[in-house]
Amino acid sequence: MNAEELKKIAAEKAVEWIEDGMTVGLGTGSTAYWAIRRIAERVKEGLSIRAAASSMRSEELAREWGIPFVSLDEIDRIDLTIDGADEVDERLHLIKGGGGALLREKVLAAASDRFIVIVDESKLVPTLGTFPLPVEIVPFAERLTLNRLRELGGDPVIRLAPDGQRYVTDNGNWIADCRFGKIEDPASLNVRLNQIPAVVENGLFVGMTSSVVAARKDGSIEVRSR
Ligand SMILES: O=C(CO)[C@H](O)[C@H](O)COP(=O)(O)O
Repeated sequence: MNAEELKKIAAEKAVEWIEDGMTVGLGTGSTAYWAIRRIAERVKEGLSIRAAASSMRSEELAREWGIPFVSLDEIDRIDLTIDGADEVDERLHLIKGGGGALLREKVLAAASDRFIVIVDESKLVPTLGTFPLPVEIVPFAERLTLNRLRELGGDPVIRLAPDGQRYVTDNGNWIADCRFGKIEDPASLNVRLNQIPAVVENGLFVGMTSSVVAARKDGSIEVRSR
């Protein structure tokens, strides 16, 4: 199976866990896209849910495809969120934010009773850190902030949009993609990064994952749960 088919079958497996009456969190990215699409099909078939989104793009998809939508200001908890990831380690810690939505994704994950991660097997790694870690920073004192990220060993590069301008997140911030090498202690790095005043959030999701649904190249699905 090709990568797109693997994303689709992982997403569709996770969507089976959605039940009537749930408040569902919608992730962001090319794998989450397939989950949103399948949720929309199930809504057309009669599933009764409401959904909150982790990005403007996912909100647009939900509205376009007729998924009943709620803003985060209208709810206290999310039953189940389904989202992709850039890397998943053996303890189910994640790097996220390749699509730039890490802050809202972390807000949803933290508010969710179950946080389900959908990936193809290429995202499974023994140790995080091959994928550059996205760090969302405010557009103020860039030089000082990048210096602080360098002091932590991050080798930061400001992300650019296709037009060559700085990539701007849904929250009006910038992303510094940081190469730390192998991240042996993601919990500690997560805390140290978020202690930098101009860092809004970073893409390390430590201890947040309930289950990972991984699609293998042969089309089989592996579910790992904490
Ligand atoms: O964290 C994310 C967006 O901020 C995505 O979930 C992550 O980048 C994976 O994306 P894709 O499913 O397109 O590979």
